[in-house]
Amino acid sequence: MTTATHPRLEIRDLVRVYEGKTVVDNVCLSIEPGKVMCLLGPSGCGKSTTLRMIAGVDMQNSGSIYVDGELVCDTVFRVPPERRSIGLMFQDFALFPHLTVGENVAFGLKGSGAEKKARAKSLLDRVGLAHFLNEYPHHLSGGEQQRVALSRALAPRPRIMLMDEPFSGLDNRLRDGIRDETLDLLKEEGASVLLVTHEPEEAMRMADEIALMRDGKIVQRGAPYNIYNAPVDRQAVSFFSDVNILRGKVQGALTDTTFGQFLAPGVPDGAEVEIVFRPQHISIDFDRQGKGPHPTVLAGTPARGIVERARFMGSESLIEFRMERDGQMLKATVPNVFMPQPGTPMWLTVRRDRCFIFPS
Ligand SMILES: Nc1ncnc2c1ncn2[C@@H]1O[C@H](COP(=O)(O)OP(=O)(O)OP(=O)(O)O)[C@@H](O)[C@H]1O
Repeated sequence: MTTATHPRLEIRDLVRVYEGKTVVDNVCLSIEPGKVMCLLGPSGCGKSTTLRMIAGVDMQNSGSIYVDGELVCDTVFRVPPERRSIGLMFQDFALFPHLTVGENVAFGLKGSGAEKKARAKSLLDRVGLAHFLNEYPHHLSGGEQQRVALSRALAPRPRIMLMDEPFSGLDNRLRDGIRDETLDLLKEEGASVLLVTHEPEEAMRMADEIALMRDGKIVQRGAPYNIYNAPVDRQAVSFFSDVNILRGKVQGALTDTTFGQFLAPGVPDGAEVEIVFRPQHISIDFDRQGKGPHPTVLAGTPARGIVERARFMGSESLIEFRMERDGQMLKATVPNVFMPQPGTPMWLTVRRDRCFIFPS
């Protein structure tokens, strides 16, 4: 029975094995109506395979898929792809070259010719392409083709949209604008969206919720803010940005580092830990005759490093330091232009509230 309490899409314990290799490993996900979930992970981790099983063009070895609480597919029962109320959009847009833009958008629609034309026209109006109604796809730019593909996928009012790297074929300069427009249209149409991407910024920009995938498994799920600020392990931190890692041994729930002692509660004596932090969470101070800033609770103990290299990156500068105590290299970023000479001694402090401690 369908009730409002069911997620729009739910997949339970989905497994896919190819040639003896488990490429999707007990994946569970659920998406609420009108929400955008981004399935984020490196190339080859099993994202597209998951999408294909939900679309019904590939078959799982075990596990089940539900739409609005109704079983769509398990290992014995299977609703065909065209009856799942799922819209699909891929990286290459896959427009039909021999159909006009209007015919492409109307392609999957039911009803009279006039009704189909009206729906196609209203969507093309919405994306600012109504004047291309009778043109053929090859006359359109990449960005325009993307909007036609989106209109075509949304035309039958699918309950769920599956999008596989839908922006990766686009020019960098266009991409941000098109992402925002796409998100606006998806929200207006009210479809629940599962968007596959390997780009963290894209997931952060588009998602209500991110599901982080690695080696066939979902390793973490949460709002973009939580995934970024409460990562589950070191790989989850480094997937989103450059990181610095300090390594230490725990003694009495404390570990000693270049930046003083860090608490490692619950970690047994002798265990190795990694303290992971992003380059933007290092603060830099000038050396005043061998002295640096005073230690504070938030920033901990300062440590001296020697500038090895400084590079201007556009909106920020990246400075690499060799730490005096142990020779370890650390990266720091600061806004705007800051280009200290190699060999300059400087004092670094780390935002302790932005450090993550994981077992090695
Ligand atoms: N039809 C197939 N036969 C055999 N192996 C496959 C098949 N399809 C995918 N694989 C393998 O399954 C693994 C997951 O592939 P998948 O395309 O799902 O990953 P992905 O995360 O979407 O990566 P990408 O972003 O590169 O497409 C890969 O190792 C791939 O080689």
